[in-house]
Amino acid sequence: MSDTPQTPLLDQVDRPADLKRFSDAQLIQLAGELRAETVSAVSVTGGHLGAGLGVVELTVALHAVFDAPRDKIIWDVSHQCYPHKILTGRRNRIRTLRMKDGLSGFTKRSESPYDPFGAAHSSTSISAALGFSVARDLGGMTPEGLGDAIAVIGDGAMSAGMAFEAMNNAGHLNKRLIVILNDNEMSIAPPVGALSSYLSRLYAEEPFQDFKAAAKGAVSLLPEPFREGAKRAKDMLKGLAVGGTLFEKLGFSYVGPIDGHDMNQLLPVLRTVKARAQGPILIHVLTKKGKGYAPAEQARDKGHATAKFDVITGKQKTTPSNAPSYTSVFGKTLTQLAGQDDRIVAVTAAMPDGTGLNLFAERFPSRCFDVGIAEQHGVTFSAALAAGGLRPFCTMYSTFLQRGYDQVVHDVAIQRLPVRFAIDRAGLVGADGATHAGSYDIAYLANLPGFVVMAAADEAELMHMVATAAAHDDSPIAFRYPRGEGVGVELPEQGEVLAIGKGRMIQQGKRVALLSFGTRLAEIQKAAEALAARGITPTIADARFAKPLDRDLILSLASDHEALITVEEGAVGGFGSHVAQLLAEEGVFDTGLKFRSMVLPDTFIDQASPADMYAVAGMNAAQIEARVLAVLGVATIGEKRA
Ligand SMILES: Cc1ncc(C[n+]2csc(CCOP(=O)(O)OP(=O)(O)O)c2C)c(N)n1
Ligand SMILES: CC(=O)[C@@H](O)[C@H](O)COP(=O)(O)O
Ligand SMILES: [Mg+2]
Repeated sequence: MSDTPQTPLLDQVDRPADLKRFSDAQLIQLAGELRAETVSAVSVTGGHLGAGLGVVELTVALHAVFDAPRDKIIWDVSHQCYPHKILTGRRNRIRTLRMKDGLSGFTKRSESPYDPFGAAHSSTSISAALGFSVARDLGGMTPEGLGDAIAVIGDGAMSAGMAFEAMNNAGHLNKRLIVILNDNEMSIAPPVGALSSYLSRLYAEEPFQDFKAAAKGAVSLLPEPFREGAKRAKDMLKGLAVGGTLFEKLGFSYVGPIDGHDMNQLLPVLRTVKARAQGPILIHVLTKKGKGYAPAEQARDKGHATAKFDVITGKQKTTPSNAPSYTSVFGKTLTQLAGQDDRIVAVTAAMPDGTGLNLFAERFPSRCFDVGIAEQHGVTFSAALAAGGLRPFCTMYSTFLQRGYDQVVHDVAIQRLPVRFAIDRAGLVGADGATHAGSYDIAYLANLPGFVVMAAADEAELMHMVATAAAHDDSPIAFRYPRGEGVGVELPEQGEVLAIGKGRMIQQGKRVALLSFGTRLAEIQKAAEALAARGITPTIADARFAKPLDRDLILSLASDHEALITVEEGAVGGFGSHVAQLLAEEGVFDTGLKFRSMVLPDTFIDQASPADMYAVAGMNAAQIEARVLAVLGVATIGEKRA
């Protein structure tokens, strides 16, 4: 052996084509280096670690065998894409992941030609890959060419209806399409559901790959190392009736399961599939989430998401919080109420920890339902729970509830069923960026007849809203609250039931009224302090409800002030629009009221800290102050009139 230190192979990779020069042994070495680089990068940025570590070998193998960007590698959810980013020309920016002006934590078309399809919500990859396959076969083209389409989808993501809709269609169209099922027996939490049990059974019966391929007479599809075993299996299978996997029933050829950390299995299988696949084929790959980094492997969530951390110890660098998170306040309040009312049940779509329902589930396991990544089903299921006399809390992130919108309209609202929607991650969420922003729920719920829509201004208000929702049996009701910690207000023993459609006055002032809906209230109060220094004392009110509106409050604010400004953490079409509609209907604009509505801008805001994202949106304290000054015509140097 030479003593000269060798240049790491990773330093020789600018783009995936560079991998073609490496031997299989070198690819194995490269995978080791890629894993270390991924850990190092995430240690300084924080982010999704475990999923990426689990697909290091798969990422290397895919890029070594296929020809991206001509071939389209589509990562489902794409929280596992960091190793892919490192190999596709973005290593020099990998330590900017999820930061302002940095790399997105997900695949993004505008970021790289190696990201043919953006994602972040789950279970879209097979549909996308099928679309590329059909486009290819119908003569479509992309600037990079158009070859194979490969979807890499996790066992969690595979549980969603959309994945099955896509497989159903793919089996029918029978186009050449490659789906890699990355089965690590984990979602964010341990996966639940019949599909998960089915997948476990699939590989409990080793050597399954031999039996299935043999049963289908597909021995020749298998790479050399498997053929002998397959032949033996075929002999053994003589006379046995083999039903085929679910995937085969849907029209896919099935290969697997194979060890997704063994390049000596991955490379030959992928090469064979590339050379020979004709219709849709599913390769079942077994991996370990967090693979190769002990702190991730040992973590309860297998390192799904992490703060910055020390690489040696794995210890995360979190800042101590001054207040409880909204999520935990919700979880505790609901658990407390459920102790007093056994009709309360809770539904989560694969996010028990993220929504705080883990607390509820510990105490009331039989009343908490993790439906898997299945928001549509979760909503309709909740509707029927309500119809059956229970008090369901359908608990979802604002952004993921979007997927269940037709169910919200058709199954809940039209039937006026009292589903309680607990909507977490309302507003701008930070590092996950535009895909995860909870921007639209106010608009998409408040326009539904009969819906009650609330937003908590602080964590005590959230407690009141949970109690209000629990007590409300007349119609659907929703309350929203943001990601992260509360403002640190004192918490009551119990939430109190609020009067539906009634806001509250925070501060009586003059000339201008600021009407808040949600947690911008704290920024409004900061703005008011700055305004006080200029001799302006605004009136401040917390609307609490976007629907029904507090008409009396709003009309009196309008008649008693020169200007009225609404502020909300949501896109246009929400609270401010409803207030404007009321003012218009009541002829208030004819009286000369200056009305302004501060909403999220008509643009998708990239990842940054929530404060930076709200600065881009123009909704931080200084910007609220500037808006007040402008509407009152108080000249300040360098500021535009509102
Ligand atoms: C529609 C939707 N619902 C929920 C989520 C939140 N989410 C992100 S990753 C994930 C688990 C995915 O599990 P799996 O596909 O098995 O990937 P793994 O992390 O195990 O690699 C969930 C629930 C999401 N991104 N999209
Ligand atoms: C990839 C994904 O969708 C989730 O992991 C999400 O990033 C979780 O967000 P929170 O950190 O806000 O729970
Ligand atoms: Mg998984």
